[in-house]
Amino acid sequence: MVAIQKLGFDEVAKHNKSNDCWLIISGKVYDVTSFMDEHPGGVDILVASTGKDATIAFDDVGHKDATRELLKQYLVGEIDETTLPAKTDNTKFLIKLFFMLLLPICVLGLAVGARFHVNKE
Ligand code: HEM
Repeated sequence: MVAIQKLGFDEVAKHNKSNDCWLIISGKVYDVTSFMDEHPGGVDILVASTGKDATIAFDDVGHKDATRELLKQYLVGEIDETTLPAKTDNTKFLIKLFFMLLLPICVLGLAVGARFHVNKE
């Protein structure tokens, strides 16, 4: 079996033109330069999908299963995941926000509760 080469994000991101277009999809890197003019979705959308992880964009379009097969012939390597720019993790942000709001509410609740307790005595 031939080992598949690992490519760094910066190297892959350089191929960002209609005559030199590499895409990152599901951890793999594809050189789709020769396919550009045939793409039913157009050239511009492919160029706009360079320099980033295009997995979600590719999946969102609902490409057919046969298209995934088509991809194989354009494979040039796999992306070194450690070189990918960090994505903003929405879940982590929401958890943080939740606790940031929850904490003052708890403190306020305790303060009101303590006051109520003191007044009763
Ligand atoms: C390696 C990359 C890609 C290949 C080989 C490819 C190939 C294809 C093929 C064969 C079709 C028609 C059949 C189908 O829907 O599955 C298609 C349609 C389409 N593709 Fe891609 N695609 C690629 C990447 C992308 C990306 C990254 C986007 C968008 C961000 C995109 C957007 C679209 C759109 C919008 C259509 C629908 C066009 C229409 O029906 O009017 N494609 N693509």
